Amino acid sequence: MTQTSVPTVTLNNGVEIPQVGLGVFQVPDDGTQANVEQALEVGYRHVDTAAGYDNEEGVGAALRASGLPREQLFVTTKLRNGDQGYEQALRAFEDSRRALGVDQVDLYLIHWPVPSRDLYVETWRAFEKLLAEGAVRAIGVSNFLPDHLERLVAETDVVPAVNQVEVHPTFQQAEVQARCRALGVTVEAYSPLGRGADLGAAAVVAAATELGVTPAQVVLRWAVQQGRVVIPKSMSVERQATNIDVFSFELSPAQTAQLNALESGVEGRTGADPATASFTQFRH
Ligand SMILES: NC(=O)C1=CN([C@@H]2O[C@H](COP(=O)(O)OP(=O)(O)OC[C@H]3O[C@@H](n4cnc5c(N)ncnc54)[C@H](OP(=O)(O)O)[C@@H]3O)[C@@H](O)[C@H]2O)C=CC1
Ligand SMILES: O=C(O)C(=O)[C@@H](O)[C@H](O)C(=O)CO
Repeated sequence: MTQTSVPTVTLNNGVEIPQVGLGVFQVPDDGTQANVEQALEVGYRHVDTAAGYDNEEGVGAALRASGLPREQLFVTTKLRNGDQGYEQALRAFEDSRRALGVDQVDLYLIHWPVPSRDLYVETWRAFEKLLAEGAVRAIGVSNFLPDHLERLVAETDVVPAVNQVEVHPTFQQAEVQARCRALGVTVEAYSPLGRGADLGAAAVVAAATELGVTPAQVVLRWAVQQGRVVIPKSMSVERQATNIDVFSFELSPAQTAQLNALESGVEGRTGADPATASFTQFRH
């Protein structure tokens, strides 16, 4: 199988992130090493995990087994909701770093804002310390709504490098994306395929036929063409390989407009609402 090389996006602190990464939510820990190793073989250099996915050890084992130089690999992990708070976040980071078996994490994210606990500003102070010490190369957030971002920027020193949020054709979060752009925060799209649900949309299937690619490639191309980082998950090496192969064709303005028109507001959401998601809602 051929290897695809992936361009990078430059974050607001100069760190380069490969524009397509592999997501490993719901990949069982005992299958994670194989899943990530096969992805690295077809060209992935960026893996997105979380303490709450319970598979950081498998990710780390794959990175080591690949024999690839560490500086060619980009690994993101996330703080569990229950570990927010200054001291607890610092302790949890050490657990993640140990599980991954790396000296430095490339990108560390607050997984959810959990506004009901009101700990994300204090937690961010711990993230700033990790950045200043060089334990992480970049820090960011996930599932942050405009109000959460504005408050963080007003009350702390480091503007998040990334906001990892749900974005796909049926759920585009225009307001969140616009606020990120205005603040210099890179948008990283999670569930970029809508967990598979967007792939049967007529506009997606029509563009795939016209371009001679898969529906997933159309949806991922739509995202990267608009400057987003994407992290599709797949258990299949064939799908991993095609999901990363989105840099040799382009959507026309008409095809882009047809995908843009799939926006369905909250009907399109596949995950939780960050405004109300509580830390007890997920084990992470
Ligand atoms: N920060 C956060 O709160 C969140 C972060 N994430 C991150 O984003 C990643 C991706 O999101 P996820 O929710 O997994 O959803 P995705 O949008 O990546 O969709 C994954 C689903 O699509 C299927 N699929 C993958 N490729 C193809 C293809 N080419 N054709 C048809 N079906 C395909 C997969 O099946 P199969 O595996 O069988 O190929 C799986 O069922 C996660 O793994 C995680 O890293 C996700 C949710 C929330
Ligand atoms: O995958 C993640 O990172 C998540 O936080 C979500 O998928 C979350 O667990 C969820 O949406 C549960 O339905």
